[in-house]
Amino acid sequence: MSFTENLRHENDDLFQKIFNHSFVKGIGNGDVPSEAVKHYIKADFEYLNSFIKVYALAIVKSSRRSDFQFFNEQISFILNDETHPHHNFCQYANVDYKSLQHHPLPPTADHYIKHMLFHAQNGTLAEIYSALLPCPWTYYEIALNLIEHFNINEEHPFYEWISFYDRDDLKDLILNLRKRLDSLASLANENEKINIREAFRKSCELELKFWDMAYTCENWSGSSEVSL
Ligand SMILES: Cc1ncc(C[n+]2csc(CCO)c2C)c(N)n1
Repeated sequence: MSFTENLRHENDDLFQKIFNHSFVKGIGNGDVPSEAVKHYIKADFEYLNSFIKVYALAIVKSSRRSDFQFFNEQISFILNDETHPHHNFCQYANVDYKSLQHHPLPPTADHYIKHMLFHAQNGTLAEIYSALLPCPWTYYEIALNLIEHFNINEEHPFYEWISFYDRDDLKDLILNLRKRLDSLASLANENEKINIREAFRKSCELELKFWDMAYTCENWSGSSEVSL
């Protein structure tokens, strides 16, 4: 078993919890409370902004042109393509996208992005790859799972969201990330490997909690719009 196959295997409990989460099943049923969808977009817009910064920090830690190119492509992907699933959610919730932008991150999204920035700033390149891999990996498998268990056709309210994540270039992205992480992990010592595995598991856990945060409209207890 490769290093990343093993990561997927040892975190299968969290992947299954994600597939069974009420928000994710609601996407399959075409029925998610609009407030939860809006809460998700508000947090995800800012999450993606921070994700771009993680890629930028990964460039600083890289020394190969192929790594520069890869992270550069991913920044463009987030800026230009990751807006499509948000538009699908906005259409469903009947809300203007602009009104959901530039809101402070709720606690879980704040935790998730600080976890990624921690590894981006303090960790090795392998740790960064590992912290960011669950993001595309869980979404790709969510899409596969929904297609397998629900009747998804062009009339489905989340057809665009699901089709966006069930795409070959996302599968290629995951394979690329895995190949690079497998190769970096083969050079890592045992202590580094522990950090890499921990970064991956925490990101899986925070992916699960991100769905929960949206579904329960989680917020800071003092105010819903704390200025941070
Ligand atoms: C919380 C959260 N996790 C994953 C994604 C999906 N996603 C975000 S960036 C990206 C491409 C990575 O280069 C993918 C697949 C999301 N939108 N929000």
